[in-house]
Amino acid sequence: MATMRKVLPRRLVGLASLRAVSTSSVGTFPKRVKIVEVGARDGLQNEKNIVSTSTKIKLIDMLSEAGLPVIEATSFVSPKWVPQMADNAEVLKGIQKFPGINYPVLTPNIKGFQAAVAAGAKEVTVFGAASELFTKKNTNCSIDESLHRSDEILRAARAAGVPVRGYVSCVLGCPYEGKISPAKVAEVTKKMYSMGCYEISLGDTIGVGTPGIMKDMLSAVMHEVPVAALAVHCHDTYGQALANTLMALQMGVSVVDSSVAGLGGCPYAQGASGNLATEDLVYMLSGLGIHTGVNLQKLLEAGTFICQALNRKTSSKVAQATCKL
Ligand SMILES: CC(C)(COP(=O)([O-])OP(=O)([O-])OC[C@H]1O[C@@H](n2cnc3c(N)ncnc32)[C@H](O)[C@@H]1OP(=O)([O-])[O-])[C@@H](O)C(=O)NCCC(=O)NCCSC(=O)C[C@@](C)(O)CC(=O)[O-]
Repeated sequence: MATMRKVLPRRLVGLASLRAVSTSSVGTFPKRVKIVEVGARDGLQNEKNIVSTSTKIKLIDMLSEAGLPVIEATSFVSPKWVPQMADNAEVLKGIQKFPGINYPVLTPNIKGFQAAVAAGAKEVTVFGAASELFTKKNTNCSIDESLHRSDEILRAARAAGVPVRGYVSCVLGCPYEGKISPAKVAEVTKKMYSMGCYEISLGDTIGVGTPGIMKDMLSAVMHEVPVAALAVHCHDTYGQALANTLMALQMGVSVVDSSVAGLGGCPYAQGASGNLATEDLVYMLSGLGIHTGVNLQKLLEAGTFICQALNRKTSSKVAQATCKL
């Protein structure tokens, strides 16, 4: 019943979450977690209506104010494929660059890499998948060809002194192929790591995974790639993102992607919905006593801003709970 619902005032959010649980009772976790905020890219690439450049810039500036250490700013992909990211250079040039914060951008090929660097990118991200059909739908090529494109970017990036992050999509399931074997995920991740990606984010692109599947997949990948070089990127389509992330943390992963207000989805992954909401991730980590450096209050304000701009409801449970005052 609505009247019985316990609502936490926003100013109490931090304290309440710190009281929530003692870490000693739930296992071993990293002391510190790096959050990679992907809302401005993963979130806004999927919006039906084109979001204005000034709104994107304001969102990223608010996320910087909230203390997110990494904010994926945009993507330098083909505007014919993803028109929502066509203003990539304007966004990257327009945002305030806070000292100590990285603003990586997605690059699918050498053309995108060159455009990104020309616009001032100091870090880029390459992306591939553990599914042939998804790779074809998303980037119009095979897995091998996609790795070849990434390798070309990595060589150019090395020469230019630009660090490269990687994504492997469909690690817990594919909208076109269904089940994906952990061995295939491990194979593609190992190749990206060997090519020089300093960190590889494992994406449950359509949010179908459950913690047991996450555990099996990570076990296979961790045989090939050090856990310190792995991140997880969970979509919340089936409400499993926080549970899957918790499993990854228990296995030693200390880098987690998430999206303010739970924005997100991939235009080339049918059924993909939003990412794990950053607000919910920060709340959980805070409750576990894990340091993130993120100011939850300011993060909530960024979430409110973008939801008002998009005229949509937040998918963050924490934002929903604290907004009901
Ligand atoms: C890879 C391509 C370009 C191949 O697309 P294509 O059509 O095969 O490429 P092409 O080389 O034939 O080029 C076609 C046109 O695009 C132009 N072009 C070519 N490259 C670029 C570029 N970089 N920037 C700007 N323009 C570009 C190129 O110049 C040409 O222009 P035209 O001659 O027709 O005027 C295309 O498939 C593409 O852009 N795909 C990106 C799709 C995408 O962004 N998907 C979402 C990101 S992945 C994701 O969300 C998952 C993730 C990362 O979040 C993790 C998870 O959840 O799992």
